[in-house]
Amino acid sequence: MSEYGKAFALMRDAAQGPWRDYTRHAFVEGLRDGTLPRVAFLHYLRQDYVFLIHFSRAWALAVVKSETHAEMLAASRTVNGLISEEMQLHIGICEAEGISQDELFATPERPENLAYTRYVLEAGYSGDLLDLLAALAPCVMGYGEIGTRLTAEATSDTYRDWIDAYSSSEYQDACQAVGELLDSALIRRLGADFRTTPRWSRLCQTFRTATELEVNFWQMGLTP
Ligand SMILES: Cc1ncc(CN)c(N)n1
Repeated sequence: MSEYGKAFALMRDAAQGPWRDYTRHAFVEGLRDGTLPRVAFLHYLRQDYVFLIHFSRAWALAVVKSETHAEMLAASRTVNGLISEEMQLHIGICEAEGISQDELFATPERPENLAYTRYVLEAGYSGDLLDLLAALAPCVMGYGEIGTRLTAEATSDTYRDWIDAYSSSEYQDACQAVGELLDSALIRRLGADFRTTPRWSRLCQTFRTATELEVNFWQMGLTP
């Protein structure tokens, strides 16, 4: 079992190929060895800031779709972590490069970005918390895995700030909390044998599609 919970490990194993393409993408390897061009990194970071605005909205929808106080608490903590911590990383790095917060906010959204966030939001609008969490999980836990691996394998300090943010105990704790939320939400709605229910394969398909959209997002990052 992964340290991010049982359901996440099962969903990830069911999406093995795309998961590898996502977590080992050329963009990620460029962060690891420092060869990623700065212009591509800043372009990615600006798009990612816009991504995080819509991703925060999707987590706020998870509060709406919650059925218990514990679920509301876990979802609202994630909203807070995104807005008050993760987005600050983007603001700080861009400010140091002379890109103001207003400019950042006004970044024109690329289609790959729009496709991903609206897919996630739609999963939540038309489904329940499980549909939404299956679409949200690759984003949260994928960067958790990437951050942990790059901390061990980085051969350059060029993107150290970024790597440190996603390997930090705060981000890793958030991944574990989302893993626990996913497990408990599944057990509450589908029972302990959630894997044997008809919904399970559809949830795995949603997770897989979101993972493929992550691959497209990295690819977009390589083409400023
Ligand atoms: C596209 C994307 N995916 C995941 C993360 C990590 N929250 C992110 N910042 N951006």
